[in-house]
Amino acid sequence: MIIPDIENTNVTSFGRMPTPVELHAKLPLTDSAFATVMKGRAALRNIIDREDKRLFVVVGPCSIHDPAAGLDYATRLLKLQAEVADTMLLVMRVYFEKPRTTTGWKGYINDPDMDDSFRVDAGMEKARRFLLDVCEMGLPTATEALDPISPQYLGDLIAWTAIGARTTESQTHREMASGLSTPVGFKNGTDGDISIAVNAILSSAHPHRFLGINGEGTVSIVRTSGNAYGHVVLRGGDGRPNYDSVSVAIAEQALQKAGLPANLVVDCSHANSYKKPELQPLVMSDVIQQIRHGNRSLVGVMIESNIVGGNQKIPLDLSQLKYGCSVTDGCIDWAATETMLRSAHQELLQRP
Ligand SMILES: O=C[C@H](O)[C@H](O)COP(=O)(O)O
Ligand SMILES: C=C(OP(=O)(O)O)C(=O)O
Repeated sequence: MIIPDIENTNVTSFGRMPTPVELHAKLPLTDSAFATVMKGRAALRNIIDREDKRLFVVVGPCSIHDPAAGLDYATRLLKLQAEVADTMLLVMRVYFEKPRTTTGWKGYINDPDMDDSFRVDAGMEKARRFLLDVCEMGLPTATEALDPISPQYLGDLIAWTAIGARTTESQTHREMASGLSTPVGFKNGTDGDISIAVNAILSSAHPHRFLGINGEGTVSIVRTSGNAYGHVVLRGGDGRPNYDSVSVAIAEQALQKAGLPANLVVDCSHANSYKKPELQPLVMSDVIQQIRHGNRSLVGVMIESNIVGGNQKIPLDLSQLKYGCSVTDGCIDWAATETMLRSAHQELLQRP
């Protein structure tokens, strides 16, 4: 018996999505991309384990919306990596999924054409193509895992994962993180609360059982073994930064109290720079000074950077889009990025 209007009453349709296996067959992992991902993940684990003294730097656009500009950015970053390789591991921010405070463009996977056509299938394919291109160049990638199904499509091309400020407290995201193949940075909450990130590390280090899909797209009971490489990302909150040495010491104490190793990443953007992208170099410089004065808990930083600084609204006529400029949060431009990373490199050469 079919009872009308009792379920899915607010769902307008279901569209078929290719399975992860189908997309992998179309865009298979290549040998060079495999090598980049494995090397990137190993270097990140070594940094977190203090077997590699370098700082990891997750740097790149707030979001990817134009793959040509994204690859242009990756080419520049790769060149800079060669210059600073003694002191820093550069990992490109390749963010396709944007968590919104209320509404807005939710990223390249959700709406690749930026015209509310929401061609999620095309978006996923374009995202995988872009990640493959970046990895084949030899640059490891970092992303925010927002949709719990996406890692089945893209996870083999990612070296570092963030769980965002809006989802660190979510059980679904902690379960997902427990099965991810990369180190995972949990942001503090938008209100500045770091305890949710500490709890997320504890939760995701444990095995979980939850609903998900497998590569064939079959709804599955996913069983995970737990992720041993969770760490905190300090992003400031409630309008206040938390990258200063006192906030860092408070975060170290919270981790110690929870029996966790003191591994911290500072996001130079968001509330740490009052959402003023041009202040990011000041945050970075403070972090570098803390390290030079002997801090051992700061293992990484995050920077929102693009070819052109600032940001732009998505225009109705997409031909009016400014090349290499963010359509989400504001970024520092490429020249400022180079200056910032070169100066950090010089300072870090003199760390104790
Ligand atoms: O970094 C990205 C944004 O800060 C985040 O997605 C929230 O954006 P919104 O507040 O503009 O929605
Ligand atoms: C959304 C982001 O950050 P947060 O979760 O810290 O707001 C981001 O880095 O794109």
